[in-house]
Amino acid sequence: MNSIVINIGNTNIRFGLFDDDNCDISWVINTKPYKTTDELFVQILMLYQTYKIEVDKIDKVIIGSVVPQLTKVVASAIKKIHNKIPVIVDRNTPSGVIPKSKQMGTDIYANLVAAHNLYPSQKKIILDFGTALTASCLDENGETLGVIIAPGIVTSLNSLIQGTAQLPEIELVKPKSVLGLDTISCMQSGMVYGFLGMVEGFIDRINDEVKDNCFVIATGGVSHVYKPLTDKINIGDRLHTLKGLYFLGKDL
Ligand SMILES: Nc1ncnc2c1ncn2[C@@H]1O[C@H](COP(=O)(O)OP(=O)(O)O)[C@@H](O)[C@H]1O
Ligand SMILES: CC(C)(COP(=O)(O)O)[C@@H](O)C(=O)NCCC(=O)O
Ligand SMILES: [K+]
Repeated sequence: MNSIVINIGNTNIRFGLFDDDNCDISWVINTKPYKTTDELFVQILMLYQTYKIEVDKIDKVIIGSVVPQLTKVVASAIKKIHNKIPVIVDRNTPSGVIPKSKQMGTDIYANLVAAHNLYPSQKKIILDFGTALTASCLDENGETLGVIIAPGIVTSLNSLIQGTAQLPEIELVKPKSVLGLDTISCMQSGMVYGFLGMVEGFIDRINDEVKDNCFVIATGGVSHVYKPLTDKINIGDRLHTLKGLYFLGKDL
């Protein structure tokens, strides 16, 4: 079975082509500025051409969103292209994971679902380095233990740049040393080691609270910058959230 899975985030809309449980191809478009159904229709079709997606070979389209304003617009564009109604999944979609908390973004729920399916029989933490930086934790039975929501790394950096007269845009890379002697290195240290400390602190505090040593998965935007800098993250997978949405929608 071939499925297209779509994750509508606050910064990016990620698409994945799944051949049964495997995601072979994935691509991303910007969330902003918000587009109309017609604009998305054209943009999605062009990307299908680029990635040689044949519309009549797609059996199902699954959508998860944390941007309610866009959910219907994307669904309408998909309906126009595929002549099929897409499956929209959210925290009310049944799975082996009990969402437990009364509010939960679809991407956080999908992160829990993917972890439950892919890494069974241990407690897990999923870190999502997106517009927001989130950490979520579940146990070996699929019970949600809790979630942390913090400002995303690029979100914080942009706010720092906008709020200051003399701080420039920087590339988010590890500086040569923790102590910098020029503005760019100083900022890189703050962004890289500051958030690395936050992430490592989350992991340690969660492990203390749940009295276990959780398996840690990192996904989302800038996870590739932080994964190599710590041995507290066991695995990096930029497709993790899409996989969760796929598990939620594949049998609907
Ligand atoms: N390949 C990349 N390299 C560097 N930064 C990236 C990359 N992809 C995304 N980002 C940054 O990560 C953030 C978005 O991450 P993403 O997980 O797509 O967010 P969301 O799910 O909130 O839309 C943005 O700040 C963006 O600038
Ligand atoms: C926390 C989030 C903003 C993260 O969104 P993202 O960074 O992936 O765009 C999103 O999951 C959301 O809007 N959640 C609703 C509130 C909650 O999860 O409790
Ligand atoms: K995300």
